[in-house]
Amino acid sequence: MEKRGKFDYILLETTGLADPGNLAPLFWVDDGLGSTIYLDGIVTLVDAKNIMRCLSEPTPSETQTDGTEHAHGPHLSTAHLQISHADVIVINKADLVSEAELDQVKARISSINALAKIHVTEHSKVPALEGVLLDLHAYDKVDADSIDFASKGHSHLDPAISTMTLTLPPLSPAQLEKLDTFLRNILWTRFFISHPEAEGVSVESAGSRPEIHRTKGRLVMQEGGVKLLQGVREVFEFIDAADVGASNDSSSPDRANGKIVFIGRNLVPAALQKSLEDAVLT
Ligand SMILES: Nc1nc2c(ncn2[C@@H]2O[C@H](COP(=O)(O)OP(=O)(O)OP(=O)(O)O)[C@@H](O)[C@H]2O)c(=O)[nH]1
Repeated sequence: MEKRGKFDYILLETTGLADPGNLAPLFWVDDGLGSTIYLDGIVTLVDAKNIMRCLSEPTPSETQTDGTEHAHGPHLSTAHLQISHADVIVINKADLVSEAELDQVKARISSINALAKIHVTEHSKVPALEGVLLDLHAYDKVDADSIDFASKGHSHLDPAISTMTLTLPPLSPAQLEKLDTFLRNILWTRFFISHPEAEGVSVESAGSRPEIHRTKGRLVMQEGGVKLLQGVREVFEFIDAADVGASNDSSSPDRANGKIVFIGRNLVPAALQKSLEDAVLT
């Protein structure tokens, strides 16, 4: 890329087969590295007419070489991967489906990714570029409203991927360290979480480990202040809310405790919550 001056934006259009989870960590670089390129956000364009069918097509890796599908776990399609990593989802071709079908599409997409902002369009006409498709700052800000929205409890319409929220009381610095270790364990080594009493389901007995695609959180500190948590696949960081000009306001009851939102596969909320509390609060 030999060009004098700077680019305003680089728009990378991946093919229909791309998994953004492989690309995002490469571009989401540390400020300390002084890179002039940063990842602004991932936009996924969904075709309202075809998305339900796409969500039922397994990715090539889900299908074994003999053509049979993996024995356990619901199918994960490329569409699931593209929706689960998205910061913005544009549902296009809305004119080609009925209102009821559109509602079903929206509900299914929100059940996979409750953090993403959804725009419904015809001929992909969005109201503006700034703030809708560009200048999203999806990786350097954590919007408390979107965390609150994601934690409101959405239906689990999609068997393959879901959004779930964990809560934590205000943390001491030592507990934040423990949370860091917990996240490294779950995101890097994907340890089994096995609490058979939790919801009567053991993740281990299901033969599957949690696979987390996206992590966002807002953590309230005992000594005051708020830490924000950002993650994509195994890469994550804590950011001081004050450093990014985000609200530190924890006065509303909804924001008095910390919240961590995970989007991923094989997530058993009660088991994860217990495991988090055992790791951080004891
Ligand atoms: N009715 C209707 N047609 C649309 C809309 N958006 C795009 N089209 C038409 O759909 C046809 C295919 O366009 P797209 O689906 O955008 O094709 P594409 O994204 O370039 O194709 P792929 O990259 O292969 O997915 C074209 O004739 C478009 O004019 C829409 O909102 N409503």
